[in-house]
Amino acid sequence: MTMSDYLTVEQLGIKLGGRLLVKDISFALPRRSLVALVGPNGAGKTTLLRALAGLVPSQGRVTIDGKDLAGLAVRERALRFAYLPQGHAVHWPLPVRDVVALGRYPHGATDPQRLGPHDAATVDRALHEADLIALQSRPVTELSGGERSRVALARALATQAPVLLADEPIASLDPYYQLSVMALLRKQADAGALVIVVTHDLGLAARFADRVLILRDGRLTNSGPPDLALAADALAEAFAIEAFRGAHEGQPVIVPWAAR
Ligand SMILES: Nc1ncnc2c1ncn2[C@@H]1O[C@H](COP(=O)(O)OP(=O)(O)OP(=O)(O)O)[C@@H](O)[C@H]1O
Repeated sequence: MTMSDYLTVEQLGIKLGGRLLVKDISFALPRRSLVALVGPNGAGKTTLLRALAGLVPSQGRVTIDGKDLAGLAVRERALRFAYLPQGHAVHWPLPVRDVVALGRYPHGATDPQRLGPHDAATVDRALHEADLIALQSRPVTELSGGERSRVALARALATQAPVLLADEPIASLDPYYQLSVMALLRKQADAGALVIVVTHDLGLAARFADRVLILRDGRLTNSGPPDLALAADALAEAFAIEAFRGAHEGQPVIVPWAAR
């Protein structure tokens, strides 16, 4: 751990339904960074993110900005962690803008219809960043899956939390929006956030992340810059795949090629 680390996790364990799903995980991450959390299906990525958001109980210690997470009130947590769940669904026909305004809830803006000027401006910015201005009055239930994913992202952005936990935010997006959303997450990181993004897209992880964490069977097996963490032997061990590796514009290119 260094002075610049903002989120620290020490010997984290998560037991649910009598099973130890996440085991003895430790890491320390600074702000101003984009971290890709990857690993096979069922490895525990969502469970780990949910524990960081305080949504499932865990053993071990998590600190944020030097404060023990366990000692933080729910609202304090909600101000520090924006959580974008996997397959986020809203079942009520609320206008897109109102759903995004829910991101201001931890700041005390409990009525999306009566936002103060700062909250309204923040919601506008999040709508703009997620390319939703044209859709802002539409009922969210009438949007496509990809459009709804962007609404969920905008809601998380509207919280303006220092840590953004995003669970597969690009899974249902077309290539244009996959790249746009990863670039937007990169921009959040460059502006000072710690962004942890769960993804199965190793190519985009390599292209955009500062650091990659590989989770396998509930354990952290690799952690480091993308070209090292996603080295050929790591991909073989964690995913049982071979990948094409190259470089473009000075960045690593990884294309999963064959199941072994
Ligand atoms: N509430 C729960 N009770 C018991 N087991 C659970 C619970 N939630 C998840 N699991 C199990 O924990 C394991 C890890 O699940 P998790 O959703 O964290 O994996 P993941 O790495 O996000 O997978 P995927 O890539 O498929 O989304 C799975 O075997 C899952 O069945």
